[in-house]
Amino acid sequence: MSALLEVQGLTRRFGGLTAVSDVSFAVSEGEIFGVIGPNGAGKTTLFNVIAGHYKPSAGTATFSGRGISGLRSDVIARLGIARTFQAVHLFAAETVAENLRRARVLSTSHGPFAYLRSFGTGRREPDLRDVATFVGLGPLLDQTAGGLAYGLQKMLGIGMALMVTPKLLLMDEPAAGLNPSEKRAASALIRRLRDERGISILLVEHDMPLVMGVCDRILVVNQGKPIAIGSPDAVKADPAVIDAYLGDDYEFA
Ligand SMILES: Nc1ncnc2c1ncn2[C@@H]1O[C@H](COP(=O)(O)OP(=O)(O)OP(=O)(O)O)[C@@H](O)[C@H]1O
Repeated sequence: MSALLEVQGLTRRFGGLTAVSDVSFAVSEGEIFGVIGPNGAGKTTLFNVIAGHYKPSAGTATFSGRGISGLRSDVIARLGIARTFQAVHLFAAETVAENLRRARVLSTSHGPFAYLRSFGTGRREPDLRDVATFVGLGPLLDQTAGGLAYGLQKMLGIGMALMVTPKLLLMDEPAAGLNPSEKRAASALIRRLRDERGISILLVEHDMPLVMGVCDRILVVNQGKPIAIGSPDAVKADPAVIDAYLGDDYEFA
């Protein structure tokens, strides 16, 4: 497996606060890679820097061998990195189909030559129905998004990210707010994204059974700094991780 995303010494400061501090890791093609840590550890900021929403204060990110740090978020999206958000971001008054269509238009509508620039990326424009079916919304294309159950709104968020045909998907807490059966569906969907669509995943999540169950490797951050990286079993047994995050009475369900 070759590195799809490589992050080297990535740092992001907000005034006197260092939210992400000298973080390095690589995500291989086909990997499901988790990032965990306590609240405020810098996980979302790390995503925001990789996706181009924030510029790094120091360090680099390389995607498919190309430097991406400092590029605009829409440029990074067109290169093949999409993200989903902790809270659902959708157009509540519009239908599922309209939301998916908007996600596609937004991803290709920056600048007069955006359409032409989408050529040569080697990625085919996805079919709206196909994406809706993949995330379990096939029969609900004409439903208003705001009227969907919360779990289905989160699925729509994933579908919208798929409309840019990503090679890497950054998922910020996909299980937050889901009930146990929706969490099982989310786990299965994450695996299917990789197995059936060949999408590599960078996953931030507090639900430990889900993270430990789906990830190949996990990076643990605390106060912006990396404290461990390895397989779920290695990370679970690491005293520094137990101390900073999991706690002594943590039991893997
Ligand atoms: N735009 C910003 N301006 C100033 N401080 C920020 C900004 N964004 C994040 N921070 C701070 O950076 C630190 C890391 O926040 P971040 O949201 O990245 O943590 P997190 O690990 O994602 O937390 P959670 O698990 O609660 O989502 C926090 O102290 C937060 O207050």
